[in-house]
Amino acid sequence: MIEAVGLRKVYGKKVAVHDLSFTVRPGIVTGFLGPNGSGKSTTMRMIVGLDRPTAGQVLVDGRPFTAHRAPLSTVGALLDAKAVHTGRSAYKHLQAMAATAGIPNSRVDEVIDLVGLGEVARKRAGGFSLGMGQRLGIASALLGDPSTVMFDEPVNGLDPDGILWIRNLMKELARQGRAVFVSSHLMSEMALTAEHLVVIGKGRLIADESVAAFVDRVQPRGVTVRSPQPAELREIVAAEGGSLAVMDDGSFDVRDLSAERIGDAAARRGVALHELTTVKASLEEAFMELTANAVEYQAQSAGAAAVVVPEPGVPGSPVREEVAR
Ligand SMILES: Nc1ncnc2c1ncn2[C@@H]1O[C@H](COP(=O)(O)OP(=O)(O)OP(=O)(O)O)[C@@H](O)[C@H]1O
Repeated sequence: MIEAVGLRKVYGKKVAVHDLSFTVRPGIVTGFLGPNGSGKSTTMRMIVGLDRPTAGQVLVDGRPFTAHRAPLSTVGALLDAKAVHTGRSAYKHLQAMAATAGIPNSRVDEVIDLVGLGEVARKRAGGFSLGMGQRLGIASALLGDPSTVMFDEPVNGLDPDGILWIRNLMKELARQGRAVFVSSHLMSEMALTAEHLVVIGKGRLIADESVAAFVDRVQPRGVTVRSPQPAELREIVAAEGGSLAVMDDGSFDVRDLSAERIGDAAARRGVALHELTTVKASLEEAFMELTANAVEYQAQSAGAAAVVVPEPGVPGSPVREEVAR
């Protein structure tokens, strides 16, 4: 478990982390999100004592990380996957780490099996692919059987198999009761992996809540409606002041009206509805909206990536039909 209380880090004149408080609980995967330069790596380094907070503190299982007698059993961290001694084999690397920490060699064999490096464990780690290096970094992090694991951008540069493997591993580590804290800028990946989110922008806390609660903070994208009485549905949407687009599959994408309002109006007029679904924002859309003012380094064409413009004639792209209000 990680508890940050009033954490602050100043580099010269730059305040990298401002008064940050959050908790990473055991048994779930907590995603750590923030635009580039928002202070994620700085925060992670402070958690494992690689950076000293300017103010505030961060505790792991109730104590500062550096006060733990068996640090490898407290936090297993993958902060820089490339930071492995390249001349040694994976086995020798893990054996050296284990020897320093008083961990038996049998655990080295266990973690090698766990990360699937059995066949290459005696080869020089310098010749490893990115995915193999990542597995070795994870094996090192798990060597001490830690109660908390922390991974900084673990799926960066991995192929789909590697990404799937890491996703399942995170979930399994959480299921075993560990606190799992993972940073990523890949929102779709986080939506599939994390249950809880800590979101920061310019070093300040934006959210410490479930993925569902975070997504619910932004307006739903619209309501999908299916009806065998399309003409009547158009009239209802017009009368209630909404707008409507016909989708390729024959459903309607209704905007500016809640599902309740559409359903109630349809019921009053005796119009049958076969589907009435509120379309929530994706995690990516919620993130873009809620961190819009907290982007440290914006591209020249700022915002361009956030806006999806429907293209006429493109399959799946709605043709919006504004209904008179
Ligand atoms: N050693 C340092 N000296 C000076 N400034 C630093 C140092 N480390 C980080 N910073 C600054 O602190 C801010 C936060 O950086 P940090 O690397 O923690 O962000 P991040 O969220 O991990 O970013 P990214 O997603 O790009 O890795 C940035 O403005 C960065 O330039």
